[in-house]
Amino acid sequence: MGRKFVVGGNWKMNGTKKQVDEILDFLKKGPLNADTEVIVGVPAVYLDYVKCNAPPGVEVAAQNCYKAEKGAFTGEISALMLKDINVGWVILGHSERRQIFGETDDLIAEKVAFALDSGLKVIACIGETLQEREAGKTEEVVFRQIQAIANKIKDWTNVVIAYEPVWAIGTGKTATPEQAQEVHKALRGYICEKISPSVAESVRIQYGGSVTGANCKDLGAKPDIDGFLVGGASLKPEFVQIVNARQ
Ligand SMILES: O=C(CO)COP(=O)(O)O
Repeated sequence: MGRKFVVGGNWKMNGTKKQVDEILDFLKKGPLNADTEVIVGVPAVYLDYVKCNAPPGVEVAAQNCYKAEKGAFTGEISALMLKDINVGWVILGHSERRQIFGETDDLIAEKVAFALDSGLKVIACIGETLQEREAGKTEEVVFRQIQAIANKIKDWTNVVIAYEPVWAIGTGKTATPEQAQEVHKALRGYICEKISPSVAESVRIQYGGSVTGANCKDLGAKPDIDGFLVGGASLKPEFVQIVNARQ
């Protein structure tokens, strides 16, 4: 299996300059497994600072960007601006963007397509709510979310998918390795059938939702889990352990 393990830290709307420096300190201290790709998702105001001060090998992602180059979109940032400060990645479609800010499957797919066309790499997030899971709709929901993106893009080389069940985000309620593996495997099956077998083989699917130093090894041992997208624990030194989950 040739997929490189990829661990992202999504800081969300957290951090002061002091905290950012503390995070950079533990990233510098590491040691971080050189076989794992590490990406930190930073609030927009700190992107330039973190880009300039992150240790070698730690890549930087924005947590959102709009689907236009520039213009009258007050409060938004563009892919071009991210490129301008050498930020290479963007997280799109996070469940908090979907739920709190009303982003739809279609808007997210347009953003993914625009970011890729602009030369950014994308972590595209999908995942079901508790209500959807309890109604037996997990696969239906994540397939729909993936298909919306597939309708708008052709090349998946620069896309990482993050499966983040909404009920596991920030709740301390992690999906079991078996639950996560089941969805990751189903996603790969769907991609194989509806997109292509080679994309199914090569695309990396991260798990996100209450990943910690304590549970990362068991999750990371599953064959279809290619890394993590970490919220709360990415603000703490424990993040180093998560980066090193698969040795
Ligand atoms: O939303 C997440 C990462 O994008 C997960 O957040 P937590 O790790 O805090 O549950």
